[in-house]
Amino acid sequence: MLARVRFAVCFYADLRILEDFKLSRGIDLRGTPLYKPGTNASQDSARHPGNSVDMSEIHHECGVAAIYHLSGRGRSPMCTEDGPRQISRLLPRMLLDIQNRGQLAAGMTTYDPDQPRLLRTRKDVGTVTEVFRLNHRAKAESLMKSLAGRAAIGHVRYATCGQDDRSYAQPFERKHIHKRKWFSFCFNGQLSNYGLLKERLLADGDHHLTLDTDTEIILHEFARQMSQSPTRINWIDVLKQTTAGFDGAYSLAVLTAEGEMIVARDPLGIKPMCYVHDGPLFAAASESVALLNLGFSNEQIKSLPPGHAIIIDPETGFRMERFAETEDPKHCFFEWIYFANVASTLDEQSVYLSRTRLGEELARAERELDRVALDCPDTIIVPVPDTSKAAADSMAYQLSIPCREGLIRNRYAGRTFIEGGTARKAKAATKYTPLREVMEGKRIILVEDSIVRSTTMNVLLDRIRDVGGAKEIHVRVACPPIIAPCFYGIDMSTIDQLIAPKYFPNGKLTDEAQQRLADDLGADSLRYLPVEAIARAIGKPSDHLCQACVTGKYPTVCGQHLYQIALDNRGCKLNNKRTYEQLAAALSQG
Ligand SMILES: O=P(O)(O)OC[C@H]1O[C@H](OP(=O)(O)OP(=O)(O)O)[C@H](O)[C@@H]1O
Ligand SMILES: NC(=O)CC[C@H](N)C(=O)O
Ligand code: SF4
Repeated sequence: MLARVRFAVCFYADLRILEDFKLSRGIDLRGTPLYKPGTNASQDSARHPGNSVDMSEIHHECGVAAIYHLSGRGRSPMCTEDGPRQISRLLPRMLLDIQNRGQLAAGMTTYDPDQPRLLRTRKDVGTVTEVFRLNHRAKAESLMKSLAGRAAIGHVRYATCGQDDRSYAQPFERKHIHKRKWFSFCFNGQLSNYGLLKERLLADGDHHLTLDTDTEIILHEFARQMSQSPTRINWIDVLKQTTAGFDGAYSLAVLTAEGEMIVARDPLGIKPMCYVHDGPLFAAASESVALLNLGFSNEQIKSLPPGHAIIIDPETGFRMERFAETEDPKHCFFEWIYFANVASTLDEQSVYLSRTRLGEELARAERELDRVALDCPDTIIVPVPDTSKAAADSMAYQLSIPCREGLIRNRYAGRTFIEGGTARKAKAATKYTPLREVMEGKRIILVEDSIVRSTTMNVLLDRIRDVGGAKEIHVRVACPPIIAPCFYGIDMSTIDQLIAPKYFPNGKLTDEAQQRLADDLGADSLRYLPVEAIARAIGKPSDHLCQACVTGKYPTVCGQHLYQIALDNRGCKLNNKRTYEQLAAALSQG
């Protein structure tokens, strides 16, 4: 009860801030953009920390894929034997390559001008294999036949907004008797000002929302712009008008019943989007690995510039246009640290090489620290598989210490980060088997790519000692402490679910605080990388990266504002609602 009151007080204080903000800019909270591209708005708890807090789960982001084979321009060698009219057959395979970005739901929409249903959508909860019945040849074949088309868009989802059921699976299709107004779309990201957009949409009394998600808002915003167009839709105009009101991250793909495909990326390029255009074939995906595995070379694959859209028109072919003002990009640094497939290259930077450079940073810091006996045969490096492997290997190489597989990962357990609720804890607990043959009597340097809630560390350290027989464990994290929430498509939008803010309130890395965390987790020592190491390892200027979750400095106005709300609501139990959902709920009540 106390928490609820505190929340309400905090909340209305925040609404006043929002109101002040609105007045200071002379804009209408219910009607107008809060977003200005490129704006940096800043101008058992002791032993197992994190276990005692009722935390909502952390999920990671979705993946988008698209493919189009234009007619009358020859035949791409990438076609299957079924030919260009069934190029849609390649889409499930592309989605499989980016399954790492979401395993809650999958779906695709295809376009065939010769079918009465010009657009056809299949989507459901489940993995790509489950939704498209890939392990049942006859069922998969019949599905692929029924979905045949020369263009297709697809999605793998993990929720950052709304619920987990089928109705939230993407793509979202909007049927209409006017061909030009019939379309389907999917996106990766999160609109931070979702609550404000929802209020604005409902304010005219004409609209009704059936779901609690930013995806439905985008669908309606597109539809609203289209309703004003008596002739063929100009999608660049639609994007200009709609995204002017968006604050957040969005990489999206649209397919229309007139056979147009639109692929767009937010003005800050927070979310990745890669594409390839080769003769009659166009393909795009959140990550390059999906295009690489179609058979394209790294040289052919490009990143879509922020604020730009590619339009594929059945008559005129391929064109790229800018739809929003762009300043310096703010790519999510966490893609290179954890999310992206290690085989991908995003915005010209290889994920694998970035992770190896993180390992070099760890090695340099280890030498300076001089805490662990590096030249002793008992010292070995062990990665927490899989993501930290590249960093652990290169750290070991730099220090001339063996890197050993002390933890065997169950290959049938997915990434636990995208498991929800109690399932995640249970899955993390059974995912790793410590190998006594490797670790007994050893001093272990345990390399982890990131510590977010500490679920993994909490289940691992005791087992490495008890089952593995390690004599010392020194945790080394190839990332700075995650001290602030994400409002751009990573499902960690409250502060209480994070472990680091309790130890490093302003992100300041003191020896004392790192040792306190090590003691609480049950490690002999623990070290993070400093924030400056990130830009060096990724090979981008620091101000071209979003690093808000390690600095508290958000690249958008609404992001910064939500951070303040999250700070004010620290310690309040908020029914596991995400911060932007709290704001949406409060706005709709008031
Ligand atoms: O502190 P936490 O909340 O536990 O989050 C961080 C952990 O989650 C991820 O593992 P995951 O099992 O998702 O992925 P991986 O097997 O691909 O490395 C990541 O690699 C860390 O191990
Ligand atoms: N992670 C994502 O990109 C999710 C997209 C959208 N916000 C959803 O929850 O479905
Ligand atoms: S806040 Fe963190 S996780 Fe979210 S987009 Fe920025 S860098 Fe990525």
